[in-house]
Amino acid sequence: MDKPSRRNAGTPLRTEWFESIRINTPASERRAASLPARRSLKKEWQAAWLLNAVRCIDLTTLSGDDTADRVARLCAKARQPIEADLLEAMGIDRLTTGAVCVYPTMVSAAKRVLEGSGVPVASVATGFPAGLMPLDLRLAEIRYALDQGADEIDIVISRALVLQANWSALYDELCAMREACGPALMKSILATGELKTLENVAKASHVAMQAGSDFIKTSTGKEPVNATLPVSLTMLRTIRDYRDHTGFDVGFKPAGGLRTAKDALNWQVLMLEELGRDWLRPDLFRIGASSLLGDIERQISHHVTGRYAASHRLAAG
Ligand SMILES: O=C[C@H](O)COP(=O)(O)O
Repeated sequence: MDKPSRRNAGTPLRTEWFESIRINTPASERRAASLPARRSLKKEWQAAWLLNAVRCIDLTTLSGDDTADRVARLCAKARQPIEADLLEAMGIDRLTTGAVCVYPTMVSAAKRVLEGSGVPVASVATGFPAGLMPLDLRLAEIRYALDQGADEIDIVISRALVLQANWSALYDELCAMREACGPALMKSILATGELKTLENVAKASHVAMQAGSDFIKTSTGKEPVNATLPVSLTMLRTIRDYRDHTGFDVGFKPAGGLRTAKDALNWQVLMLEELGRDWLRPDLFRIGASSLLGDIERQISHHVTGRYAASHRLAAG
């Protein structure tokens, strides 16, 4: 059983923790590029790693043409993401995704289908995806999503405040959002594809954590560049720094463009190597994805059928 982590209480704004950060971008890119070749996940354990990815997915639909029916189908998939016979073949009783993630007006439809499942409903809010709305309206949207029953809120930051290095305004905005979220988890989307440099990514990550974010999340899925491994590496190292300063564990959510089982494995290897095994669980790691599950399911099925065929050959031989 995973031990739940202590919720991040935040800190006063401490710009001295990040002002002098310098990031060697070519070195980050080289480190990220070397990941797929690593041997940290043995082949025979890959199905187990893929199952772990499933329990960490925030199964998402964030489309202009979302309907209550589409959300209901997504939630049915969140309750049972992998076919029962495949689970049984691997000796697993029950598996759900980490959460579902929808627009605020879809929260009540999701809650209805997920009742009794233990799967939380995350709602985007604060003027997702661009965040270009007055703060009071953005806070009102958080309250609306909570009234609808959201358990978690994925907020977007004001990118302009990062680009202007206005850290105190960013901190104040995020503190107000965290207060509006109350007991609901707050995941702060940095929209890293719009922050220009890895230094900005690191600084925005620090401010988001100091303001009490429970998770920092890469992207909305709507930027031209979404989750990448070098950006994720930068964010994971700031999570480590923040933990060294405060003792709080903050979660990480890569999102946008993760579509293959290989992506799910690469991101888990990165988590394992940078933060350790403790972070590979849904209260500290989520993968935001609308179309990753299909490939994972195919790969798991391939592993299970392959194993069955191999044991059958052995028995026959
Ligand atoms: O937060 C989740 C993202 O919006 C999902 O992006 P995706 O549709 O590229 O998987």
